[in-house]
Amino acid sequence: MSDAKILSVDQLTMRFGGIVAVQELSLSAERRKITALIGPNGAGKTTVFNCITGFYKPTGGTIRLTHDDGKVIALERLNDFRIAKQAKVARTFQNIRLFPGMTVLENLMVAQHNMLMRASGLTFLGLIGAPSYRSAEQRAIDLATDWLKRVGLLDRADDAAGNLAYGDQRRLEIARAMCTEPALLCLDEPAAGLNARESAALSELLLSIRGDLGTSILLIEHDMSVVMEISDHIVVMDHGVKIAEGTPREVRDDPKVIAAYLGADEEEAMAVMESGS
Ligand SMILES: Nc1ncnc2c1ncn2[C@@H]1O[C@H](COP(=O)(O)OP(=O)(O)OP(=O)(O)O)[C@@H](O)[C@H]1O
Repeated sequence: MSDAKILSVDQLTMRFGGIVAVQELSLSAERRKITALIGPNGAGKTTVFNCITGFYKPTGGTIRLTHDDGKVIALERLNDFRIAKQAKVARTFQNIRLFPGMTVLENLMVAQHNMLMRASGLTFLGLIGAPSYRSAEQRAIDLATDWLKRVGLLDRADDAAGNLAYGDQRRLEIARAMCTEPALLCLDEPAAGLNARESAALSELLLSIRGDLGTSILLIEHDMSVVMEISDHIVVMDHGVKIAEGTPREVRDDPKVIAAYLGADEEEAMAVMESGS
């Protein structure tokens, strides 16, 4: 049987000149679970994500991804392109990065570009309309359509992505990441800018991605209603180090966590303490 952990980060350190953004951080994410990484502003969360997804080369430490078949990949040795393609790690960003001038459907087709290029024999089979390419293209359209249904955007398929409401764009980004059929989905503040109704819809979507599809999720989020409701495990960072981890309840009641948030932002501290109570 494959390892219960899909991701193991060990002694990760990231320095920017004199700044130590992450210091000897170890954490793991379990397969088919939602793991949240939380902490006050500047704690080092996005830096950890950037190391996992290959945007930064860590100063030290190891990051191992174990696929279902037991194959282990050393992410710290790969660039972002290979991490997406070989390791099958997909991510979204704090700021929305859709192609605003393309249609909603086209955004989901672009996500499947690598697979379609392979099926097209690097364009030749595509140009002559070979049956193998046509069936790959149909599969890509079916997958995109399935995701548009899941995120409730099927009727907007032909609209420019940039014309969608903010919450719809956030869900489209997640659909786009899911069209790459990732083993690990990394979401950087997916609830940022959402209203309460949209946040609840997001929670439902993430629970269905974990439950129905069995995709492992690593989540950075400041919205404590989302974090406390959907996370199986929470890792708390402050000043580049891990200060606590556990279930939502354990983390919420941990005085170190409350102190870290109180030191940073009173509103956020109240959100942690009040969530789920
Ligand atoms: N490219 C960079 N160059 C220099 N310093 C950086 C760089 N990226 C991050 N840092 C610094 O590393 C520290 C951690 O930043 P990071 O963005 O990882 O925190 P965060 O927990 O994601 O914060 P937030 O919740 O505000 O997004 C901060 O002091 C930040 O200024």
